Amino acid sequence: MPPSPAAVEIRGLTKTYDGRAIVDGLDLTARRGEVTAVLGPNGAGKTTTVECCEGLRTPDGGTVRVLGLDPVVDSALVRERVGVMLQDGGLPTSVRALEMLRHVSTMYADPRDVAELADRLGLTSFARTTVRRLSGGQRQRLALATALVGRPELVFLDEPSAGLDPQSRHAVWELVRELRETGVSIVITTHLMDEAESLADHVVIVDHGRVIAEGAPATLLASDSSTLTFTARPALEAVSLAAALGAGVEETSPGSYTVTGAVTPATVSILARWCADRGVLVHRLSTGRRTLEDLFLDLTGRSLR
Ligand SMILES: Nc1ncnc2c1ncn2[C@@H]1O[C@H](COP(=O)(O)OP(=O)(O)OP(=O)(O)O)[C@@H](O)[C@H]1O
Repeated sequence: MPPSPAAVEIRGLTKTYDGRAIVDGLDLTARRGEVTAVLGPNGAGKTTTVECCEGLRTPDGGTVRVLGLDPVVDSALVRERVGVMLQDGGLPTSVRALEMLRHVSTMYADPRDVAELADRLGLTSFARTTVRRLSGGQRQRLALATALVGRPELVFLDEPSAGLDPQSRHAVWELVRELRETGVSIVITTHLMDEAESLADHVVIVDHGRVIAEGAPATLLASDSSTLTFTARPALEAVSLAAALGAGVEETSPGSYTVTGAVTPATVSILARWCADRGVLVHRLSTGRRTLEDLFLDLTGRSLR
């Protein structure tokens, strides 16, 4: 593959465990200076893909380039320039929080100011607590700080907001936005659709080890931007209602309905008339912008993985 101007360039990546293709010919480009969010159901292959980029797993097939480097062959160079926050923190447990951050900072030529970073992520109040005794959210924040302390050009954040309280989540989002403004490339895996929608320049949806949709959040949602949901008595004749509306109708749980397709002012009026003609009282009706979560569920289905 020729040298890549992208932060991350993956072509035809495959990774198989126990004869099962976990990553199955995946192509992904994360552009420099952008936030790329990788979404997908549990077990879709996100962490496996990201760990191939971090040099923590070796691909079975395909190519991976990170800042133009091969993460397996050029692992030392990649480590210098790339920050990694792992899903399980990956931190030693017997060291004190700030001591660890200080220690990691000494491995880099031009580290960030440890005290300032600790303050930004609210680490100061438990600076002397050992990692083992930190709460899940505190450990997450420390893991993020260790990923950022070396001023990386590219950062991989695997579910950075998982288990964080709203205050910490906002602090993390602020930091990610600030990094992006200074030209850092960021690849984030997340299950929080609002996180992806508000932070990402580019969203990549992965399922069964392949990319099934990608684009800027606004572009992904532009083609079909309204949604209508309502509640009424259970077991309405969805087929008849769908025919009247000229749209899809799904009873997502007993008495809760979602209308899929173009939602116009006429849709609301036809729905109200259809219900009135059958003596059905609509309890709650709402129209709104289609969210990334709606799109995600449409693409990946509602069954549990
Ligand atoms: N070392 C391994 N040996 C065997 N199976 C593995 C190994 N690593 C991952 N898997 C399997 O690969 C699949 C994908 O895992 P992966 O962690 O990449 O998914 P994910 O998309 O990150 O999921 P989640 O959203 O739950 O974090 C899972 O079914 C997992 O059990």
